[in-house]
Amino acid sequence: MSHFFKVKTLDDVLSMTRNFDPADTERVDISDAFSRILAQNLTAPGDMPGFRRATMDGFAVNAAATFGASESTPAWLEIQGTVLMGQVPDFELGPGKAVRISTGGMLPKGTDAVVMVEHTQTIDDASVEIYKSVAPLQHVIDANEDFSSGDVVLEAGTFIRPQEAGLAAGLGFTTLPVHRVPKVGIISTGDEIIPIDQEPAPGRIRDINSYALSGFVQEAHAKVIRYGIVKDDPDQLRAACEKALAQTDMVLISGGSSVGTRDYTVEVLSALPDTRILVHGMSVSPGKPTILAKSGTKPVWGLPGQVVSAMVVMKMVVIPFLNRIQGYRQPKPVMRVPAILTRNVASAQGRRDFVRVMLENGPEGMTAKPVLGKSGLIRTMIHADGLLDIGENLEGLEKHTVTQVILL
Ligand SMILES: Nc1nc2c(c(=O)[nH]1)N[C@H]1C(S)=C(S)[C@@H](COP(=O)(O)OP(=O)(O)OC[C@H]3O[C@@H](n4cnc5c(N)ncnc54)[C@H](O)[C@@H]3O)O[C@H]1N2
Ligand code: MOO
Repeated sequence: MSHFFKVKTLDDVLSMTRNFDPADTERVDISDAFSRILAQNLTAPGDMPGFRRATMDGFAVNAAATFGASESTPAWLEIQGTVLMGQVPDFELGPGKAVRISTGGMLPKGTDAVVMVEHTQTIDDASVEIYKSVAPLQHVIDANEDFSSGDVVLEAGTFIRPQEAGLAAGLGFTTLPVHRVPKVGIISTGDEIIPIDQEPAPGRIRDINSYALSGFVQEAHAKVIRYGIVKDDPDQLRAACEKALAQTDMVLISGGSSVGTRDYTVEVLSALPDTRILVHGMSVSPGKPTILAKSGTKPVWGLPGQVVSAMVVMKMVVIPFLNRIQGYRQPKPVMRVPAILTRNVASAQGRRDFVRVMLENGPEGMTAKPVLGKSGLIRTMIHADGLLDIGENLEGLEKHTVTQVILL
């Protein structure tokens, strides 16, 4: 029980990510690359798009030939021909000439801009009047305007969104090196916890945490393996931990993290081979009785059983940790929105408080209304849109303060 009081700050706990390595790498087909983390820098093998192309339908010209053109004094140009899509024009533009071109067509030599068809009038098959001048490179994408050959277009540790997958495809990468998707094992503990398909007898409650915690893991694009409910029994907990550690990359144990007579998580973890307790107690509320251990190379978390506490710790600590194992280059930015506090909120100095708040649109902008209630009440999370982060050095926040709310 003595080390329960050696609480660590949230930042101390997050800095412990340096004790853990990112997941191994593998190569996947580009079609399966969405939501994975790139494991090596991606370098452009050539210029992108690789040729000067039109961004409008109209006439490719030498911009200088249109200077001064207007509705009242149009420039008159001779039509030299038509650029065929997907083909390299086999001619060079002569002086005083223009060539028909479609969006995406390759500009012929001697042209550097496109006049939109709306700003022209063909006089006959052979000549066109231009009513608006264009500047060099207007309505054109230059040969290396997206990327130049040899550019690092994506850095190792980048999350592959649809646009990153599209870019890799556009550069001709059919496969990508990515980090393996980490597997996260979830164990719920407690004699009072029952499977969700059963009717709770008095004193029993259904297992909320296995499912709520799974949601956070899935939101982070990692895999969940649930190990069900374990009784408050050290032997059963040890067996479940050993199984989960053998099959996954990170283990979450909900419940039993505190200092009660039936809270066995620390005891069981301490007795596992090659396992060290790094944290038992964090100066945050809710979520104080949080445990972090390192077993072999893998992190094991003991999360508070209270449903809200478990979720807050998950959001603020465990998921940023998981991101490191997933191979992110740098911590993902936390999404915050400014909002005006609707009432005073008290907080203890030396403790980081996360207050559930409801966001509403008011006449003076977004407001944050604290959702009051104990950390065992799931409704407080249901009604909350975000968390107010009140730092260790504050004794609270006053009504009307403009705060930054972390979105849930
Ligand atoms: N003497 C003290 N008692 C407690 C302290 C303390 O500092 N001194 N801290 C309190 C705080 S804060 C929390 S949070 C809890 C955390 O305790 P545990 O992590 O040991 O969790 P349990 O006792 O197992 O459970 C707490 C609560 O949550 C319910 N629970 C547990 N698992 C689930 C689940 N899977 N689904 C839904 N609900 C769950 C459980 O029934 C309890 O009601 O300790 C305080 N005590
Ligand atoms: O940390 Mo407990 O998690 O305050 O309810």
